[in-house]
Amino acid sequence: MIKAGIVGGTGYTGVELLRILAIHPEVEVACITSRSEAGIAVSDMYPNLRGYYELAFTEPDIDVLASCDLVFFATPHGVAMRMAPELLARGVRIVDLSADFRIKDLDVWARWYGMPHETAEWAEKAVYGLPEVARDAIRDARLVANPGCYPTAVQLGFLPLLENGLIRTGHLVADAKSGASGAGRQANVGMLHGEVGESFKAYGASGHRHLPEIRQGLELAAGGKVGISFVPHLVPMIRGIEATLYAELETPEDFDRLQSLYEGRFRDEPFVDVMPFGSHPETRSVRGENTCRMALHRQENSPVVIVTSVIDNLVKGAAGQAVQNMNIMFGLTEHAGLRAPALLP
Ligand SMILES: NC(=O)C1=CN([C@@H]2O[C@H](COP(=O)(O)OP(=O)(O)OC[C@H]3O[C@@H](n4cnc5c(N)ncnc54)[C@H](OP(=O)(O)O)[C@@H]3O)[C@@H](O)[C@H]2O)C=CC1
Ligand SMILES: CC(=O)N[C@@H](CCC(=O)OP(=O)(O)O)C(=O)O
Repeated sequence: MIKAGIVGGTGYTGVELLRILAIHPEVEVACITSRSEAGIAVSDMYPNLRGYYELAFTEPDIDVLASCDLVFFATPHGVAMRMAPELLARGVRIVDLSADFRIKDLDVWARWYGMPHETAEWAEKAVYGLPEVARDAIRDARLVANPGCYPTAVQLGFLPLLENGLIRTGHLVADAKSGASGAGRQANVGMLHGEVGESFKAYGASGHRHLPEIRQGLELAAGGKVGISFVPHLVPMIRGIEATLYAELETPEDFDRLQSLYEGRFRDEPFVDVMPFGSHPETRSVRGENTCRMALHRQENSPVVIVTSVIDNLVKGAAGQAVQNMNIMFGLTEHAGLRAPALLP
């Protein structure tokens, strides 16, 4: 059994890791931290986990964490950057769900995250953990930077177009919407039911911290500069992200082969589902599931290809993808612990 530790076990992504790992056949959660809930049993705080765990939350302790084979950081930005180097030096492998190691240009990172980066060495060595792009590098990685939720939905949707040089890359558009769990579990007036319910708004339209992460991934796929406008929206639901993506084809005749191109690109991917042309994937079709489900569209004779892409922000957008990365790192079946259909309705 792989011994796993979780730093930040009381947040939404931490408890989602616990839910997934509860049925993982090859992982034992040996330690789970929370400073505010230290001493409280996991099953007292989360009754859905009664009967699965006898653990209690503990204060983060490097020596205890160092006895694990792998540690997940499900903490706010800035925590993994400070704690990871010692664990890595002691041979522990890490999957970081925060953004600490996602961006290679540390000046860009510092600008968007409002603090200087403290470990350039590990930021350089970290592997950006989008399995559909970097599976081989993830296998051998000591430190995996788990992608952000919006960046997962947006990058997967654009990948085949960019990898094949089929679109004009000057001005892509990603119009994305998220449920409120994307903002985490900490108290925040803007996330109260009375503020989010029965309302809908864009936010971060002049710039969101996921923009540089998305651009980095798209440029890697394109092998050159990519311009993109990314606007996130908050919708009155709990889980789920829908991203509607727009790009202009260089050669509109290429429309005829797009569907088979997408199906071929993702045929061997266990967690990407390309629906028939013109379908409308819904967030509820992936609720609780580690899947990115997408479909292609065209309006009349337009040269613009539209891709609609949905994920569960807490699963393929966070904890599920983190477990997928762990499975790859330890040579396990990639879908171990992750095969369960979504909850409907
Ligand atoms: N919510 C989402 O959809 C997604 C979130 N993420 C990222 O995953 C990370 C966790 O997100 P989420 O679960 O929503 O966050 P929450 O705010 O809900 O939870 C944060 C957790 O970290 C712990 N924590 C906070 N500060 C520290 C610290 N200094 N040292 C150790 N532990 C700390 C908290 O417990 P305590 O304070 O008791 O120690 C809590 O358990 C974030 O970086 C987030 O951006 C990534 C993708 C999607
Ligand atoms: C609805 C909402 O507030 N979403 C969050 C993004 C989700 C997230 O946690 O971002 P990371 O993946 O980078 O950690 C936001 O816009 O800040």
